[in-house]
Amino acid sequence: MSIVITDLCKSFGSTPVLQRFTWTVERPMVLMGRSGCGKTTLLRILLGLESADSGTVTGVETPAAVFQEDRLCPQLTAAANLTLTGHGLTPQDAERELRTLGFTDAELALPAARLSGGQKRRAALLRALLCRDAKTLLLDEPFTGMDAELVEDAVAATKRLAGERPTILVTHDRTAVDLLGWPVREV
Ligand SMILES: Nc1ncnc2c1ncn2[C@@H]1O[C@H](COP(=O)(O)OP(=O)(O)OP(=O)(O)O)[C@@H](O)[C@H]1O
Repeated sequence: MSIVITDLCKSFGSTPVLQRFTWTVERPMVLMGRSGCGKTTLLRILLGLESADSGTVTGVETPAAVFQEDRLCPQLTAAANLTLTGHGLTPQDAERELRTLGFTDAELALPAARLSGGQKRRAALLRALLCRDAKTLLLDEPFTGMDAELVEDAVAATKRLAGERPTILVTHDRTAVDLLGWPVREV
């Protein structure tokens, strides 16, 4: 199964953002491009959150996403956020994965509302990656707010858990791109 994007066009008012954008994503890939070139807009169209003006998209079945915003349930712990969407994921497994991305006992006990920006981002990334039922992954700037060491751990978790699923990962982080080793598409 692949994500197949054909001749996608999107304008906001008179400003074209995507112009006949065509891309087939058969496995994990990185999407890069200057700020404002339409990367988030593309992912939002793939998720059905925005409509395209023309063109077609197929193959985005049961996606899991890291949105531009973290979208965690603020009153739940990070692990509870993960088990909410990860079918069959035990709280113990969720906590073990969070620990691999640096979560301490104290942080595991906090509601998401009280986590730092980088901690929320790590939880949002693991939530998407641990949706085993998801057939495709759409990850918008998943490493935001992480220092170099954490990016290394987050990249390792991303490679391990994404597997061979068709994945679009948007990032500006060249170090992360080098560590991922995934093919890069420039918009
Ligand atoms: N709902 C909207 N209404 C009007 N303009 C919008 C809307 N959403 C996005 N845009 C514009 O479309 C362009 C592309 O935005 P988008 O967020 O897709 O860029 P991006 O490549 O993800 O940027 P960045 O790398 O900075 O996150 C920008 O100029 C933005 O201002």
